[in-house]
Amino acid sequence: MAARYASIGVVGAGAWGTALANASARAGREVVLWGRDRDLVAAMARSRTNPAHLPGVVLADTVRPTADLAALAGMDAILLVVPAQASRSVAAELAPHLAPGTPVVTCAKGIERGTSLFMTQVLGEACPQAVPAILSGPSFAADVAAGLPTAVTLASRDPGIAEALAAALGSSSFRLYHSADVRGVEIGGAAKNVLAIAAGIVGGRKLGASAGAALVARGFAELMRFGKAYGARAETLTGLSGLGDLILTCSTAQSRNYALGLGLGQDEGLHPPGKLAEGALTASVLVAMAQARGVDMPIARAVEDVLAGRSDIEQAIGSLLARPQKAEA
Ligand SMILES: NC(=O)C1=CN([C@@H]2O[C@H](COP(=O)(O)OP(=O)(O)OC[C@H]3O[C@@H](n4cnc5c(N)ncnc54)[C@H](OP(=O)(O)O)[C@@H]3O)[C@@H](O)[C@H]2O)C=CC1
Ligand SMILES: O=C(CO)COP(=O)(O)O
Repeated sequence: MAARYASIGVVGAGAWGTALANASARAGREVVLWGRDRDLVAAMARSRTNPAHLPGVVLADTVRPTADLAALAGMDAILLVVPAQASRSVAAELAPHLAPGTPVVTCAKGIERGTSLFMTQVLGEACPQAVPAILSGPSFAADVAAGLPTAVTLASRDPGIAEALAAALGSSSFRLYHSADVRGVEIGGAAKNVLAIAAGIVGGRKLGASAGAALVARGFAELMRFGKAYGARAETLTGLSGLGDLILTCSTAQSRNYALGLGLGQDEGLHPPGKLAEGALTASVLVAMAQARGVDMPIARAVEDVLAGRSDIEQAIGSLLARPQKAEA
């Protein structure tokens, strides 16, 4: 019997899309990898690498790069791997090429600005005939592409689809847990990026490992409060896509969000320029959504105040430390 989801279309030939294309190929899938930049796609087909976004990684033999979205027609499932704020427009362009009921797995970590919608909600609007799902967890593209052991969560409201997709994409080095808690998975990925900027600031300011650990623990308390207010399950928030990814992204400058905070902490401004740091785009909408449900998120708010130029780093740190004493919750 043919494997379920034998063919996978990957939409977005950035670092994560390229890594996931290779991971899917390693899992035995036939893969079509779409990128919007025709020149880059031609270079990828020629060199079998992605020099723009994942240099040094060789594309698996069964990955076929294309700049034509129509090449994704008939794919058994799609991974949507463009930045969160581009997901609506790309999903809408993709929609006419999809058969009804095709699973589309968003792999972006963010919340849409302007609408305050989570990624699967955006998919539901832009691509209504698809079955939305989400993949998220502690996983740097370079690690996954290198075949280093990685574990993530794949969630769909249809548990059978989540389980079958997890089975189709998994390999000995890329382990997928399945879940029906879509909201929990998307909240963890979006919120941890904002908190990672704060962790980078702590690192850049050389506030010490103790402050770094306190930041992760109190940041996680914020993530939990937000998650509960928006319908996430606690076990998802304490799992790979919540706590797991928070720990990863708050630990190393390999994270672009942490690196952005590091630059801010060292008074270098928004550095490095041109790199996608989703947390910088999510911060304002996350804070507004927290406020709308009465959720206290002082660290996320401090990050947003710094990014918006409402306070400098010293003021932000000072205001966090000057908060009234309270019970740990
Ligand atoms: N990198 C990682 O380790 C991980 C990333 N993620 C998430 O994956 C998502 C993508 O990140 P990543 O791949 O790293 O980002 P990159 O910056 O490496 O790549 C982004 C890709 O999206 C494309 N793109 C950007 N805007 C548009 C648009 N409007 N229409 C079509 N394509 C567009 C870019 O095309 P072009 O080259 O033409 O600019 C590029 O191919 C983010 O939400 C990120 O948080 C999740 C887990 C791990
Ligand atoms: O989400 C990631 C790892 O899980 C990647 O983090 P950055 O986007 O901060 O690089």
